[in-house]
This record gives sequence, C-alpha cells and structure tokens, in this order.
Amino acid sequence: MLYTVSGIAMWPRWWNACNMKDELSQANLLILFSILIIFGFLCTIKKSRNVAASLPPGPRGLPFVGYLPFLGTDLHRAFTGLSRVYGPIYKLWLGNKLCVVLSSPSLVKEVVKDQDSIFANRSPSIAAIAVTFGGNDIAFSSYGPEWRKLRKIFVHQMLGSSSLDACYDLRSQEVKKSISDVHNKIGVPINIGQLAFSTAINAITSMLCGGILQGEMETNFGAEFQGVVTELMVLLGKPNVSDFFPMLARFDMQGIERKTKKIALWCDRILSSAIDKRLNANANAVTKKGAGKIEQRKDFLKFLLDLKENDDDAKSITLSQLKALLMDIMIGGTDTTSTAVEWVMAEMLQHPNVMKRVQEELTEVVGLDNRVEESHLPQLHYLVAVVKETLRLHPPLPLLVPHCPSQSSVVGGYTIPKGASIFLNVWAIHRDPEIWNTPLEFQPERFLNDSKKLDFSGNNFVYLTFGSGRRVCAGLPLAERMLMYILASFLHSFEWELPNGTKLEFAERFGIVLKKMRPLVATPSPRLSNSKLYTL
Ligand code: HEM
Repeated sequence: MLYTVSGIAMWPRWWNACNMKDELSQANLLILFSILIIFGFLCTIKKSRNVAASLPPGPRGLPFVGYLPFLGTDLHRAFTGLSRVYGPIYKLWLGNKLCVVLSSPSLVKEVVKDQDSIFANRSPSIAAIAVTFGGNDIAFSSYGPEWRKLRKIFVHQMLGSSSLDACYDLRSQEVKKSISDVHNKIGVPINIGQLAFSTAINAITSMLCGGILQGEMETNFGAEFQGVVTELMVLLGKPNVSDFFPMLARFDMQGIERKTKKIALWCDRILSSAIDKRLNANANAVTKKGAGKIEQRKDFLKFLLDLKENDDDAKSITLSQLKALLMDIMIGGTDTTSTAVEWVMAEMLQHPNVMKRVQEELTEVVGLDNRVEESHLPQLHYLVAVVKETLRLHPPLPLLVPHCPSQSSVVGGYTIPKGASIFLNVWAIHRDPEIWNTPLEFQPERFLNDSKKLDFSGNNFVYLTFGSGRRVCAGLPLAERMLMYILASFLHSFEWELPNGTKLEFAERFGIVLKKMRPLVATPSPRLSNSKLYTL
C-alpha cells in the first residue's frame, strides 16, 4: 500500500527529498540504459547492413530460384560472361545456396594461399556424396584430420616418387600394349580419347591390383568404364535442384541422385570383387608360403588392405575410405588424363607444324630405332610446352572442385559467408587478355624459356590447371608422368592425320571435367624403323 497516491502524500519531507534523489538517479539510469539499448540496436542494424552491403555484387535472379534458370549448361562460359559485367568477384544465388565466383589471380591467391586453411573445405553435392561412399574420399571430404590422413597416405606413400618408380614396368607394359593394338589397326581411324582412356585405366588398375581385375576386364571393361565415368563427370558438374533446395532433395527432380547411385553401385561391385579376390589371393599365398613356396604380391590394394587392418587409429582406414580412395584414383585419374590427351592431339592436328616439331624432338631424344621410356620425358621440353599451352586453353577442370570456407571471411574487401560455394574460374583466368598476349591463339612458345616459370604446381596464380594450395590435385605426380608418357609414345610411334572428309572442331561438353563435345578420331601410320618396336 505504500505506493498508493494517498500513501505517498503522507510521507515525511525528508523521505520525499531522499525519494526525489533516488528517482533522479533511477531516471538517469533509465536514460543511460535506453541510450545503451538504442546504441546497441543501431550498431546491430549497422553491422547487419554492413554484412549485406559487403557481400560481393552480382546478378539478382528470381525470387526463390535465384539465378538458377539463367545459367544454362556451360557453367564456365556463363560464369565468365557474368564476370565481364560484375567484375572478378561476384555472387549469385542458386536457390538458397550462395555461390561466389572468382576470376582474377590476386583474388585466387587470397583464397588458396593467404586464407588456404579456411577455404580448403568442401561442401560436397548430393551426387559427390553418393559416389564417394558418403564423402569418404580425398576430393570431397571436409578439411580435417581424416582428409589429412588420406591425403598423406595417397601423396606420400602411394604416389611418392620411389613408389611410382617401382611400378613403372606396369605402366610401361600397358602403354606398349596400346601401341601394339594401334599398330594392328594401321590405316583405321582411331578414337583418341578412348585409346588414351583404356591406356590410363589399364595402367592404373595394373598398379592398383595387378591382374586381379582381369575377370571384370575381359568384356570390354575399358569402354564400359569410360562410358560410366563420362556420365558421372557430367552428373557431378550439373547444377542439381536438390543441392539448392534441401527440402526438395527427396524428390530428386532431375534424377541426378538416382543415376549417380546406380553408377556408385556398379563401381562398388567391381571394387568389392577386386578386394575379395585380393584377400583370397593373400590367403592362398600365406598358405603356400607356409608350405615354403611363394611371396605375396605387394600392390596398392594390398597396401591399403594392410592399412585397414592396422590397429593404430592414426594410420588405419575404414573399408569405405579404402573404396573411396580407389574411386579417386580410378575416376579422378582416368577421365582427366584421357581428356587432356584428346585436347593435346586435337591442337596438334590443328597445327601440323607443332606436331612436326614435337616429333622431331622425339626423334632426337628417343631415336626412331627406340621406344619412349619415362626416363626420356625430362628432355622433351617442346612437348611439355605444347601440353602446358593446351591445358591453358582447355583446363580439364575449368572451375576446379568448388571450395567452401569453414568460417566467414573477407576476400577482395567483400564478406564471404561460411558455407558459400567458391568457384575459381581457371578457364577465364587462362584466357584473360590482361594476363596473356593473344590469349585465344595456340602458341606453345610462350611456355618455352618463360621467365615466370609456369609449372603445374599452382604456385603462380595465372596458371592453375591442377589447382593450388592444400587442395591441389593429389594425383599430380602420376598425372604428369602418365600424360607425358602416353602422348610421347603415341606421337613417337605413329604419324596421325584426320580421316578423309572429316573436319576438326573444338566444341566443348561441360561437366566437372570439360571434354570435347565430339570425340577426336585420327588415322595412324607407323613411324618407327623396325616393326619389332611395335610388339610386346
Ligand atoms: C591431366 C590430369 C589431371 C588434372 C588436369 C587434374 C586436375 C585436378 C584439379 C584441378 C583438382 C582440384 C583442385 C582444387 O580443388 O583446387 C584435382 C583434385 C584431385 N585430383 Fe586431379 N587431375 C588430374 C589427374 C589426376 C590423377 C591421375 C589422380 C589420381 C591418381 C588425381 C586425383 C585427384 C584427387 C584425389 C584430387 C582431390 C584433392 C583434394 O581435394 O585434396 N588427379 N585434380
């Protein structure tokens, strides 16, 4: 009751005075609090405005779907067109997914060098998860201890130079088999991409598991596997509505998840069969060894199976990781390599004087009475320049594999929120007239005696065929050897020309790997002095 008006009126004076003081300080406090709250509120508004304002510029798109309906199928070209309007860093919304596209060397450097540990993360698509046993591989797993462990095993133990030297004979045998096959078809037009793919897959499976996949490979395995991988690369590169609207994912409206899972099942069947056969072969070898007879074969698969059995968590891998690693090698290593071979051969058929110079170099270094060996490769400087120039114009992964920041960050003065998909448009950088003289012309000479020392390591951000930083291509040492060895062998062993009446064209088919739209076909004729050089 103290607070009734009449009650207050009855209070003695001194109490009133004290009360007035209190009221004053209460009012002050109230004002202070109000100011703080308003200030805080204004700061929050300003901050949120700042974040919104500091996102990169970009096209508006439509409500809900964003820019999705306008992208078309050739993402690399669409992204390059947009960078002419919005500059070298811009954003676009695909459904509710924020994508940021970068197309200048200095911005790429900020991502793959200055802030590499933040941007080395991935945000795998539904298709990528489906085909990598739940994102258990190297290419699509999150940046963290498991990725680090897998990458270390892959790069240092499996693809280290001593390990690659040790299995050179297996690669060499497969290249020689291909050369011999082509020699049996002299005068017949050959699908170059198919030839390169079957050479690469045979070399890789031979290194992985020796003859263990022979059963699977009898019925034209190479061609079937190539068809499967080509389809997969398109599925992996295609914008998928389910990725942009997770609530629609269960409808799988474009059928991408269903098709990818079918491919994953097909691959799983082959890998499981190889694993079973290897385990049986090991068991037999142990039994025979017990009887004092035989040594076990040590290939990549055996090495990985041993890791699976390792008790030390820091070294051991799960069955899913083992299979996903095999997929990385078989899929990541074949289509990229054969696509690169096809583009190089196409450019050389388009520029016969370049092909002639490459062959003269081969004659000088290898000799017409000899076959190419990997040991010749370091001396083939002009061929290296031709390969680099081709991969400048036709980088097999034109947008790399999208990166994803694990925390919000600032690039080029703009905020890049955590979880955005980052596309590094290497295709645009490789054709930028600010960086390259006459960028659309095929001039291998620009890579001869180049002062910038442009190599495949990604240390110079104007040339990024294999990516750069922590996520640079994990298969680079093998890729470089196989690509050069296959090309040098094809070009040293045969003259190549377009079949009569055919025309060369350079149309592209976009997927995560950028391929030639129509397969390159060329007719071989022998070049070497002795037909014995074509036999096994
Ligand atoms: C001409 C041949 C090849 C090209 C042009 C190529 C290019 C690339 C590119 C651009 C990336 C992504 C880099 C990034 O996201 O920043 C990559 C990643 C990768 N590549 Fe290759 N590659 C080739 C051959 C190979 C081979 C032969 C293998 C395996 C034996 C391989 C295995 C991988 C793996 C595992 C990754 C994922 C790396 C990671 O995310 O940590 N690649 N490659």
